[in-house]
Amino acid sequence: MDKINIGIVVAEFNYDITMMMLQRAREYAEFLGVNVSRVFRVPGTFDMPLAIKKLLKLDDVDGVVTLGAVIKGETDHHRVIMDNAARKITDLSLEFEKPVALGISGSGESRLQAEARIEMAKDAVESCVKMIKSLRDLK
Ligand SMILES: Nc1c(NC[C@H](O)[C@H](O)[C@H](O)CO)[nH]c(=O)[nH]c1=O
Ligand SMILES: CC(=O)[C@@H](O)COP(=O)(O)O
Repeated sequence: MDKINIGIVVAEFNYDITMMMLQRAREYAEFLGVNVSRVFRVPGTFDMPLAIKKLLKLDDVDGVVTLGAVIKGETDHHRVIMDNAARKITDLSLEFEKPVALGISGSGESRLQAEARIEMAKDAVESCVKMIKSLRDLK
């Protein structure tokens, strides 16, 4: 089987947490023997869709893993950020016929809850790679 290449889009917002998510994602990709061909840093989760689209167009990206943490503020703003990102992630995956895994915790979580969910990064890499393999099996 050809080498699997994944791209990672990571939010710099709450970077103390997303940096650890990025590290965990890299570690797990290495464990699986998967190459992380691209890492695209964006300011926040809301800004992810364009970065995802750019990566999905590349031949050395078989799928994309998104990493972020959408923590509750004083208003419901976090819902707008997460709902939009989740919807566009699904739309882009369907448009480009490549998996895009949701490794964004929240929304509406506390900082403590976000820290407890760093492992979502590993789960997202796992899902992305499983989908890439299943899609290759279909061909
Ligand atoms: N509050 C969080 C954000 N907010 C920033 C937005 O995602 C975006 O960068 C801004 O609106 C400019 O377009 N992002 C997160 O990833 N997590 C948050 O908790
Ligand atoms: C979710 C956010 O972007 C956040 O920083 C906004 O917080 P608030 O709901 O207090 O305006």
